[in-house]
Amino acid sequence: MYVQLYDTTLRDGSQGEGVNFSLQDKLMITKKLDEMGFDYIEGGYPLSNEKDFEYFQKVQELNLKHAKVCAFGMTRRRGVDASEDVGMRALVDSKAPVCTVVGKTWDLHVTEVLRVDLEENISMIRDSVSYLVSEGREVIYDAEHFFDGYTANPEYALQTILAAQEAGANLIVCCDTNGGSLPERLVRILNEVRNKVTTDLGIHCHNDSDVAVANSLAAIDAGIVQVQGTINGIGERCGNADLISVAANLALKYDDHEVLTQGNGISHLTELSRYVYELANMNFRVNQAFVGRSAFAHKGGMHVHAVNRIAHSYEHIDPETVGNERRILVSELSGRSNIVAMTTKYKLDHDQQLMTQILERVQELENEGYQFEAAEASFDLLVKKLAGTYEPKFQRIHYRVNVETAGQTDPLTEATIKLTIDGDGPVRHEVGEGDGPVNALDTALRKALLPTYPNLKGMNLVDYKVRVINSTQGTAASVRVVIESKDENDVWSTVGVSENIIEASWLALVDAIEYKLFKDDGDVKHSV
Ligand SMILES: CC(=O)SCCNC(=O)CCNC(=O)[C@H](O)C(C)(C)COP(=O)(O)OP(=O)(O)OC[C@H]1O[C@@H](n2cnc3c(N)ncnc32)[C@H](O)[C@@H]1OP(=O)(O)O
Ligand SMILES: CC(=O)C(=O)O
Repeated sequence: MYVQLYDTTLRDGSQGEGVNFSLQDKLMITKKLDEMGFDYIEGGYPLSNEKDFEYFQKVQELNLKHAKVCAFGMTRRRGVDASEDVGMRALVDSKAPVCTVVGKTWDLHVTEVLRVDLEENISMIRDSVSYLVSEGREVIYDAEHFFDGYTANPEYALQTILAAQEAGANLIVCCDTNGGSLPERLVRILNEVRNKVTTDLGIHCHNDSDVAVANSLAAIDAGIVQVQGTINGIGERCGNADLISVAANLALKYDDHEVLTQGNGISHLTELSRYVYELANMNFRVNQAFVGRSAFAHKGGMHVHAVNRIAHSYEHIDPETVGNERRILVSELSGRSNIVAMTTKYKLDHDQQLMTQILERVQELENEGYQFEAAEASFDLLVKKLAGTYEPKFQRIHYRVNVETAGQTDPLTEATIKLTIDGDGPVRHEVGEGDGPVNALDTALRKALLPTYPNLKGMNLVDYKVRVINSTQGTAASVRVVIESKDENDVWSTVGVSENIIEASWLALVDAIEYKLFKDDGDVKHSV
């Protein structure tokens, strides 16, 4: 059976705290979802604001291949003719081929929130749906608070959706608006309802009980034809059902269900997830099922040992089927298998003694506060050092960092560096200024190294993180600095640990620069 996916990232997703898509973001996401084969895209609420109204004008120029664009709104206001209601007019004026109308199911909401009588609410539903049908639109009726309403007053809840059915709704969507339902209740109610309505049913779950995806899958087993949700599960409060997980589960775990067959869907889910995070200006959730960076990251030594032999021994699917990748991490929890996996590219695995030596050194350093799983470039340099193939690219004689405050101006930071490139060679002595100590050190170091290593011009620091790793010791505690660097081809991370934040930064900085130079010489192989 084909299951329709209805994406409401641009409407319900926008109701998530901190989410605000620009008009351009909305159009770009629409295009992406269409390419992936999503069936319905709820673009926004045209009555709500100018941006959403304009979206529906602009989206007509996109020439979508498959997806139908839906405009969202509520039933007509109390006591107003549907044809004169501003919300109804906004839906019609949006020119969207599909209108999705939300109406009240729960008698509590009708009498205490809307403050209309039960009959008027039924009329509001019937009038709104039939008006939009008469305007030639496909109408999806979202029955808000369906499961809570049905539990409180099943007869009335049923009357509301029968009104939508009689008025010509194409689909009735049962919404778990407060996200409080568990699968057992949801399926029981859907089974009861399915015997009493002839219109196709859909499901719209919120994640307040952390089971929105499980509820959506259970609803499919109970015969619904459409799942509504958002990319990455963003949305009001705890969010909506994550369509990434819904789609991946349906495509990969069921023999008799299909999704996203009209596009390049499943194998691009990881890319889609990250695209939406980027446009929403949100951090990726590393442990997100299927598409997170850690979704197939193996850390425990016993796991890595098994994965090296049979990948699926610790993986529920092949990561590539959703566009993700397997990663092996090194840490104090590693066994020799992790080290073997991480050094395969250097073909050192025949040297069991070296493997053990690397493992012991990683464990020692992690005990001091290093963390190699986020600094694979420093790990590669460590391997080189222990394998005896490391020749330093320069030797530090000393550095000095000065921070000066004068009057009301911002502090001035200056770093001086003294080094030699090859031991006996001439001493280079350079000064650099910067916004802070690390920036000043980086500037001075580059000045000293650039005449010999001009390729450092193409390298930049892109991120700098500091963490206190033994906070019980106050200012004497160690700090861990992780630096992310990039050039035109790669991004890599390095780590330094010291009781002195400048020295920790220096160690991470030196690793970053040496890694770049070894990489360009082909002496380390980039795989981060
Ligand atoms: C479950 C959901 O996610 S539904 C979607 C929720 N999304 C949003 O609210 C985001 C967009 N909303 C908005 O931009 C605004 O709330 C608007 C434009 C829709 C309405 O704004 P306002 O007219 O200022 O009303 P306000 O938001 O304060 O209150 C909602 C009004 O709609 C009424 N209303 C709520 N649901 C319905 C409904 N299903 N049918 C008819 N009227 C409804 C309420 O009774 C209230 O009207 P009242 O003050 O006359 O009692
Ligand atoms: C329609 C909707 O967003 C809800 O009921 O949650």
